[in-house]
Amino acid sequence: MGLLETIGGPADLRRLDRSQLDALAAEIRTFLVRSVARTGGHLGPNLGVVELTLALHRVFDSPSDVLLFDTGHQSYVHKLVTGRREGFETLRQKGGLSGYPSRAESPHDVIENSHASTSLSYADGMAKAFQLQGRSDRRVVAVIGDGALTGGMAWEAINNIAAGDRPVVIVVNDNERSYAPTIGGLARHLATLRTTRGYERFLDWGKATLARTPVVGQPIFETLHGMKKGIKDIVAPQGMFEDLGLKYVGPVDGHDIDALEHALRQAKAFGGPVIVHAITRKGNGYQPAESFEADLFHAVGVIDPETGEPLASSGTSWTSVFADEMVTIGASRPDVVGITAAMCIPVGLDSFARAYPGRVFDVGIAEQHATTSAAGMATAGMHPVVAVYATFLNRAFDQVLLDVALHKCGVTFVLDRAGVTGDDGASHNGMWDLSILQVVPGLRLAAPRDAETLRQELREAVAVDDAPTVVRFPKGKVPAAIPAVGTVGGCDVLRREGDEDVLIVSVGAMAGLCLEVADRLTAQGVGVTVVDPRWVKPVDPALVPLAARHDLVVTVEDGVRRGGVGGAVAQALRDAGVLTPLRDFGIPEQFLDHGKVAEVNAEIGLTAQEVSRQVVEAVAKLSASYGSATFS
Ligand SMILES: Cc1ncc(C[n+]2csc(CCOP(=O)(O)OP(=O)(O)O)c2C)c(N)n1
Ligand SMILES: CC(=O)[C@@H](O)[C@H](O)COP(=O)(O)O
Ligand SMILES: [Mg+2]
Repeated sequence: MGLLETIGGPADLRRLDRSQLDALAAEIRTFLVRSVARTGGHLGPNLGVVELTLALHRVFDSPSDVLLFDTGHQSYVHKLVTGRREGFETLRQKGGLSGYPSRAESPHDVIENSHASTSLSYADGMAKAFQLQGRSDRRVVAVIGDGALTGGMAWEAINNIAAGDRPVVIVVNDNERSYAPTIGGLARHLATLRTTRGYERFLDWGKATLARTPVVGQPIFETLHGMKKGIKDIVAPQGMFEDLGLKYVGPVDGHDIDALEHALRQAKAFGGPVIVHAITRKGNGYQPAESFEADLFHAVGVIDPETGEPLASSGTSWTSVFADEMVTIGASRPDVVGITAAMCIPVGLDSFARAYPGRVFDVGIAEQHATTSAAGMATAGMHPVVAVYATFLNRAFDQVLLDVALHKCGVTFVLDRAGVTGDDGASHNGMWDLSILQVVPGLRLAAPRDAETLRQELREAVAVDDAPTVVRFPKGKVPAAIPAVGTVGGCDVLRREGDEDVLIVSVGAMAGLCLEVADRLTAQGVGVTVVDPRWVKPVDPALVPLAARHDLVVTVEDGVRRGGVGGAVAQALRDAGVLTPLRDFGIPEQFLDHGKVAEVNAEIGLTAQEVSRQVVEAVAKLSASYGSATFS
């Protein structure tokens, strides 16, 4: 039996000696590679926090002391040592362990939200609560990556934490990157701290060691000391964090458990707000990750554990179609630039960046800044394309509304991972954009159904220079082409069969499902028209008379029903006095647990079978209530 099998909880860690801890760390790395290779997940980030997590659980007493993991993608080791080694093979599987902390799984887990930069605000809030409750014995420890530290919320929190005297321990997990190397002044400052503070520690060592050999040692030490003084004067006399009022501990080798425990105990004993600066390496200990320069295996699918090679099927992704079309557009539109929030490759802007150096801006994990800086660029004559995952635009709603749309800025937002994304759980589903963006005056929203409509609608979007435009598409492989058989207004007609009984309004990637529903309906003698509006906001006026000619309107969207496209079409019909009944299908107003996309869609009834069943039921009710004149 290995050591990992003997760890039922953090207390078991505290009885291990250094050699056992090193052995345990090695076992955990082997376990993670084997398990995540089968399930997929955030292998690189978790390989980087093995020693850090062990040290945290030895120094602090979770769950009385609260351990918060920012973004939460690096919490696998935490799960392994808090009683979840057994069952870890169910990671990110439906009904199995979440890939992020989960309160339902363990009292050791707090932040379930996978959106970055939230942990320090939680920490500030919890520390204030503990102080009010007289629980000065409870420490709050937030582990935040250097990438997440580029998010604005983190600095709002630091400003508050530094203003108080509460025992908040901020552990900066500094591996110098998000997916790619972390950008900006903060990254530069962390690098300076790594250098000078590390240098200082070296000199302290030198003072102790060399001073014991005065004849040779002293002159060497004097030389080094002179160098240090020089360096110290060049860079900040003390770190930014200390200037803000936080005690700074570090930098500490994030893979040396003794050093980590020493630093964490210092921080714990301090009793006030303190930063521990841990230097780690993403992918540490697994050569395929360490050598995969693009993102050090930040997030992998199913891979060969020996080689790290992906075992998942190939095929053209929505992202790659976007990436290629951007390069085409960029050639004739020198005003078009790309903006990414630390996800240049995942969102498909890397090809554009290579083709047009200097025209892609990585702003860090800072979607709000991405949006308003895009408004600035548009105001100054550029056409920015802000490429983010759909769910991450949620946090920039105010910026879209009042920095972009209010000023009629020509900014294009490309939302990848729209709809159910599955593996990453509730906070990653791109299910809210179709609803929250409905209320943005002047904003135009397109939902392509295949590669060709993505290319067309992207070109149409970047041609708009007086309003925000949005193009949104799902995760994964783009479907085979879905040709139109005609057009009505701006809508593509995808199917027209039999009488005008049911009009199906298909939103974006729901086209395949809608055509399958049409097949099922026509097989039962129900006449069906399927249209794809392409641009779903504003509602295409041609839909109104078309709806008036049908006996039932059905809308299908991969977004939350409340306030979605279905609601907007229903409102347009009401406003026009068209009384055709409408049934809207979409994602329920719920947080959806992780699972494969098909499993989640089946669970929420977003399948051809379920939609058909409900439509046939509605048709039967209408026929019964209006007599057979309907649906003749
Ligand atoms: C608001 C938001 N934007 C983007 C992401 C996508 N994302 C997940 S992890 C990650 C990089 C995080 O870097 P860091 O905080 O340094 O953690 P590391 O992976 O290096 O441990 C990003 C950009 C996110 N989770 N949340
Ligand atoms: C944690 C995070 O936000 C990202 O790493 C996300 O998990 C990546 O999602 P994809 O795998 O869909 O690119
Ligand atoms: Mg990082």
